[in-house]
Amino acid sequence: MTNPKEVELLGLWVSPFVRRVEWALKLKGIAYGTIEEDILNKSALLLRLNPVHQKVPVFVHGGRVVSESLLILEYIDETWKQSPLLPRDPYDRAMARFWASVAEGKLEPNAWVALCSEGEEKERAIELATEALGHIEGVIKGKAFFGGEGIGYLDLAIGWVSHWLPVWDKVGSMKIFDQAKFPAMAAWASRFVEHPMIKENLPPRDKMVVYFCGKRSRIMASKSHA
Ligand SMILES: N[C@@H](CCC(=O)N[C@@H](CS)C(=O)NCC(=O)O)C(=O)O
Repeated sequence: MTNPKEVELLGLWVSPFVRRVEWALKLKGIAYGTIEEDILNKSALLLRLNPVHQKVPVFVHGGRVVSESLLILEYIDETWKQSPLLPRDPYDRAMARFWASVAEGKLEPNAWVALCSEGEEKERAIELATEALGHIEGVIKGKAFFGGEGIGYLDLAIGWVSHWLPVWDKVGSMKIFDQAKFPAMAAWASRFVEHPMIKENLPPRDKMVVYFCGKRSRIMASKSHA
């Protein structure tokens, strides 16, 4: 990893955080290599490159390392100027980052807790995730994509909602992404997954269901032994 042009991505096929980085690289036409991680048995490379969080994705460009997927998107956007992801206007850029942080801080963690819990904890998490999705519904209303006419930074940041959230809903027997309640998000999700590049770069739904069922069972079992 010393070639200054070399781009490597430590990833995991089922991770929405990793996929958004791959989507950005593909939209910009940047060639990259991938190293698949086993997050149940983390490699020495992962621990060395991301000692703080020990998570994927880890992005390596010419030997320099960036972790945290949303920061990686910004790094990619600033390094390769073609097909810009973030809006040029400073206010629009701040808003794109704001809504990405809402999805990341309120929607994703609550949807995950809802998937891996029962009873009151699950109900509360569903409520909080639904509230966050309601705010995001207001942002996409009347637009084709969060980025306007085409896919931008916020589409990539929120992209997991289109393909992962329905799987989590199924596996967790819940309905956070209720298409009737969130028609603008539902229309956006269909457009997003139909985009030719995205369509080709989504993990298979059946494999995801198996993966998340297994993950949920392990988490629920460890909670019941705690
Ligand atoms: N905030 C991080 C989240 C990354 C993350 O949670 N990655 C998961 C895979 S989906 C991971 O590596 N988990 C390993 C662990 O939690 O030990 C990002 O956006 O990059």
